[in-house]
Amino acid sequence: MSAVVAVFAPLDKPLSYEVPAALREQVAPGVRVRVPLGNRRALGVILELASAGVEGLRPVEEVLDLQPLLSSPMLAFLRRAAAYYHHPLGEVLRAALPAGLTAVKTRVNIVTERFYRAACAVQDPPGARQREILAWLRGREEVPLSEISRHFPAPHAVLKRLVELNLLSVREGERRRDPFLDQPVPVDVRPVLGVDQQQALAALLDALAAGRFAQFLLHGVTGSGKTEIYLHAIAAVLEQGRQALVLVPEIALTPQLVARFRTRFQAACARVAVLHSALSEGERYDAWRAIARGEVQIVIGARSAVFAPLPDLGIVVVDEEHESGYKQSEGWRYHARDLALLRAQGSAAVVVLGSATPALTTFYRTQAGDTGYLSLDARVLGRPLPEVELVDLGGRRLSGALAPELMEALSATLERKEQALLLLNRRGFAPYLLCRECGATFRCPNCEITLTYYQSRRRLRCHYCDYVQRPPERCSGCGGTSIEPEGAGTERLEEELAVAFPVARIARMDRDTTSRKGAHQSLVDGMEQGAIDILIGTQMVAKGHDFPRVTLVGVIGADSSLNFPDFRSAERTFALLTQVAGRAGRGTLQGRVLIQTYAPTHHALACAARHDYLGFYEQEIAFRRELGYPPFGYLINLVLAGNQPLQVERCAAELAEELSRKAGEVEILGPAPCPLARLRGKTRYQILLKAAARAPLHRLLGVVDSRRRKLPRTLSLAVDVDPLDML
Ligand SMILES: Nc1ncnc2c1ncn2[C@@H]1O[C@H](COP(=O)(O)OP(=O)(O)OP(=O)(O)O)[C@@H](O)[C@H]1O
Ligand SMILES: [Zn+2]
Repeated sequence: MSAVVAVFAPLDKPLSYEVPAALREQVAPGVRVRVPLGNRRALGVILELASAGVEGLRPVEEVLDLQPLLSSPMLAFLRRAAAYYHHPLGEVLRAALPAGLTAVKTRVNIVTERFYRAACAVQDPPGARQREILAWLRGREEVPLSEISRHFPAPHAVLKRLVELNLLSVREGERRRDPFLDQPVPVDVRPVLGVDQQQALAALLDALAAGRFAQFLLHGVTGSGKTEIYLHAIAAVLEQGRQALVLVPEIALTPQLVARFRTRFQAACARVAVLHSALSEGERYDAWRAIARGEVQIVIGARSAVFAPLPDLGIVVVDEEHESGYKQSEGWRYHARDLALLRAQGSAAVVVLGSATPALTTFYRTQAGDTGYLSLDARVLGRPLPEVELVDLGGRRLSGALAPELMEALSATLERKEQALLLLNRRGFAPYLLCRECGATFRCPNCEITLTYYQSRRRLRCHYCDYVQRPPERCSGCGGTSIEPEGAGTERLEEELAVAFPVARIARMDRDTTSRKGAHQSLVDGMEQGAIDILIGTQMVAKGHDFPRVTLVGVIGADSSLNFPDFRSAERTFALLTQVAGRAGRGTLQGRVLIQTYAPTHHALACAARHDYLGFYEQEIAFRRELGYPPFGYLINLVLAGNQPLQVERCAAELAEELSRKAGEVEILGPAPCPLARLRGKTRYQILLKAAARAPLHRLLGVVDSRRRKLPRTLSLAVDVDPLDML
């Protein structure tokens, strides 16, 4: 008997091993095995078994699972995913499984503790203290003993009794650090759905009742109540006894959404698992097993949650489907939205892609009829969209970062005791230091990029590799001493505003102020409780927040993202502006948006100001059609990187030449240095493959696969199928 094994290693194909007689009862597709690989040991997953023996195979050494870890639909899904992305299957499986299951070493010891959860029973226990503790637990998810003891001294006897009465369940588990668990659950408001919400929901319910794969775009303007539709559709899925998967671009930035799900489904006793990066290896493993056993009804998580092993997946929601956070940027460069579609096909599930600014490629599919189109074109309760004004900076010199119009609007907002959000998509004090005498800037020694200046800590820092240095006293080029910060980042803006509005309570939200645990949450709380008047931030402030008292949104430097060397820069700018504008006037108060720009006539700005997605789409799609960019063509980007610049350049040239000889209908652009030609000390070259159909591209990648084996060890070659950014 032999087994075909996908080994967790960068190999082009699965390997065959002999199954010794002693292990025959234990092997099955989907179980992990330990096998020899060269002169070491590796783990892998059995894909297939064959009864006929083959001469000369090395033996499987150990079988590690009693039952298959990956069901056959999951295995089929991952095989299709590996083929689509031209990524080694073993590496794909490694990415899909929790880390503790793919390393040869066994996992570390974990501190455990008891967890209590109120059972679904309605009767009350006899004792007053029993009732008190039970009532408290009923308003929460699973709570660890340490937490209960903080609120109720010496609760052990009472807890024990409640467990005996079957009013509580208890389990021994690893100590949780789930930041979402400690949060008090908000009150569940269940608004009556508006007419267009009902229509959209009805289409989803029909598709769910049919029990077949179907995909929908839920295109709803900001504040139109998309989340409410997800909640209703998921309730229907749970009633069918199936499970739901909810993908969000970044879980740490989504506390409000998670809280809404928890509250809504608590009454139904549905278990909601949140997969986030703060989970330890052990916690992730426990969550994974519970999901695989069907004990969890709803999984919420960022892109890697697309691999959560829900056994009977009924619906996948991809919220903010246009977000680039769904694309993995290193290693296996998958896109979670696209994988969600692939996965749903195999599980006869319904996919809902939600956005106020759908990706152009997604919207195009609705026009072609491949994707159902559900639209919510007004805000809930007939609330108006905010008024957007473009502040043309052309030919003007500002004394600070803010134009007088925006300053005035800010003070009016403060006077009315309302809140303002300001977007400046750049952190730090200034994007660079400039020598006034010779014009030199200070660059990272490892990357092709200027160092960001932080005034508060007197440091220069690289945002790509985290290189840090003190700001120089003199210019290394000319010896001059007038070195000054150029341009503004959020830190500088905060300082400027503190001077202009000394009594206002100003806070800043960016990667620097939210890296500490709980910091993002406390900014959200501050906004909700009215403890902050002006919130300044990078694109983080544009994402998903629902702060009803925000009536002014200001955008500073809206054009910077237009200048990126990327055909998607207009699409990104339009989405960012529309999303941030959508944070204004979500409550009962009318909102206003001011956008400072040097390019007021650019369609990304003009259309965002009119809330005109269709207008933007039509202009942009014409441009894509002309140049053969997605959705009219398909791209694969090859990135070669290495420490020796000449070697990288030569290998890139050789590869491009070999590809050109076999190109057929595929257009080959490059090789050229990447826009970030040096990153973390490595020189980078790219070759872009472009074609009107996918098949010839995939055929041509055969060349890359065989070439990859011959590359010198000092070089890496990344294959990026459907690249999103090509920096
Ligand atoms: N039919 C309704 N009637 C009243 N309020 C509603 C209704 N539907 C949703 N809401 C409320 O409106 C607010 C905005 O809804 P929601 O967050 O779902 O919008 P969204 O479309 O997801 O917004 P965005 O894309 O801007 O984040 C929420 O506070 C929600 O509770
Ligand atoms: Zn760097």
